[in-house]
Amino acid sequence: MKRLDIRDSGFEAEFSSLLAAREEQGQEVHGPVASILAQVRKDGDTALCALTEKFDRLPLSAEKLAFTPQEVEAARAQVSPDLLAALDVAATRIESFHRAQLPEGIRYTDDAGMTLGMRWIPLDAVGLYVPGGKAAYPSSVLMNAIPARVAGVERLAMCVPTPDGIINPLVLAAAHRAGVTEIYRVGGAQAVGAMAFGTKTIKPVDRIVGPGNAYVAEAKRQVFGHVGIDSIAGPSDVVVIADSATDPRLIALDLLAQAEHDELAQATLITPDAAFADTVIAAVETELKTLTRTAIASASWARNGAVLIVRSLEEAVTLANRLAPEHLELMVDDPESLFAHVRHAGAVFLGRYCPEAVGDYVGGPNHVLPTSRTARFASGLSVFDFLKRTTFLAGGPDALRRIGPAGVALAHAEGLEAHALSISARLDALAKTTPNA
Ligand SMILES: NC(=O)c1ccc[n+]([C@@H]2O[C@H](COP(=O)([O-])OP(=O)(O)OC[C@H]3O[C@@H](n4cnc5c(N)ncnc54)[C@H](O)[C@@H]3O)[C@@H](O)[C@H]2O)c1
Ligand SMILES: N[C@H](CO)Cc1c[nH]c[nH+]1
Ligand SMILES: [Zn+2]
Repeated sequence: MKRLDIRDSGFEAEFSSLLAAREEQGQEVHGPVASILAQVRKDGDTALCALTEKFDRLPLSAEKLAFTPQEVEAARAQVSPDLLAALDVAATRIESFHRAQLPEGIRYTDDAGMTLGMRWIPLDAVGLYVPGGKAAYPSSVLMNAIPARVAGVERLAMCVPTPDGIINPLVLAAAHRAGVTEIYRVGGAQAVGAMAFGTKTIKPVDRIVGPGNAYVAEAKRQVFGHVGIDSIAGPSDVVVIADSATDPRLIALDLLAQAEHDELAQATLITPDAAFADTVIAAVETELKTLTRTAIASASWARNGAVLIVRSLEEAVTLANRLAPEHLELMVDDPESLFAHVRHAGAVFLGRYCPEAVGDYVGGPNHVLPTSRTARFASGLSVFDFLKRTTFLAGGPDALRRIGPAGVALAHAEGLEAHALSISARLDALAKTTPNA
């Protein structure tokens, strides 16, 4: 863990190395991922089975790649009614937030007489990656699948790793709740490769979405162009801005809620109060002793944890914008006034009673968010990831007479004779048939 004070002379250099470390996550897996993708592309199901045995310790044949409806039903039957009810609370809230996102198309007739517009059309087939190496993520099933369903995507194919052949039944119950019926027990880069290139069993999709570890994030990066992807949602990160009026234990728990995801996860506190910073650091050490996932959380905190002491809350926001975190918590008296200055964050949590973990499960907005500082240019998963835009233009003779000549002039200027003729030949025909009409 790094404890840095902005008043110290070495701060800027240390902070720059923090920024660089965030972007470097996963770069070292570029080669192994390229090789896995090449194997899947060449050997299809055979490669999938071999790689699943290698990385998830699950011997598999092609016939067993997909979960059967009976397996899904049996898993659902194992889940307690209370847990199914909690899943339903989450699913209902996620659905209503994403339904509110559905955009209207555009259609209008302009003063030249042209009707112009834009239609939103759902993608045909989408691949949903649900992580499952170090933890099971039923919540990520809902976050992936519900927006896709709301957008109107017809085919949803879901891949989830089952380390040692074990699947958390709630993952399959969540898939059932979200209406996903095509589910494969494959994870990592090989799952991304299968959904991108297709195999005998897994038909290719048009876009792959969802979070995952460094291998998954890198695989999505490498198949981009062949298929679409949402954003890079790799190892999680959080920045918490807190003042000394906040309970230090709660801040420690918020930091650890991110650290327990992955050794590569990053948790950062920014505060104007040095004594408070030290109390939080002590609270993190205390809480680490009691967590079930101590090994992962300790490694993340030791390797990537950071506590930054600043002169003011405004300065805290400036640093947070430079970090462009996946999650930003504003644990202060007046979060709205700070929020006004936030420019780069995947999702922002305002107020002491709105921790990031609420957003992970039951808030409503998506928890699949841009990591590794990509919040500078990317956004969290939404219905827009499952829709595309088609523009349209409709016009008759009058409109062509009004705007055609400018098009002809520009086509000549570009030296594109057929373009010019395509318009001018129509103008000539109009002049002959309906002179001055
Ligand atoms: N940003 C988000 O929205 C979000 C949401 C949930 C989880 N997450 C992140 O997702 C990640 C989940 O990671 P996970 O590991 O638990 O599950 P995962 O499903 O992402 O990865 C497991 C797979 O990684 C592959 N793998 C592991 N070691 C490998 C190796 N040495 N070589 C090649 N492939 C290997 C295996 O194929 C395995 O099936 C965490 O980093 C967590 O922070 C992010
Ligand atoms: N914090 C993760 C990335 O947004 C999402 C998650 C799922 N379950 C728990 N947390
Ligand atoms: Zn989380």
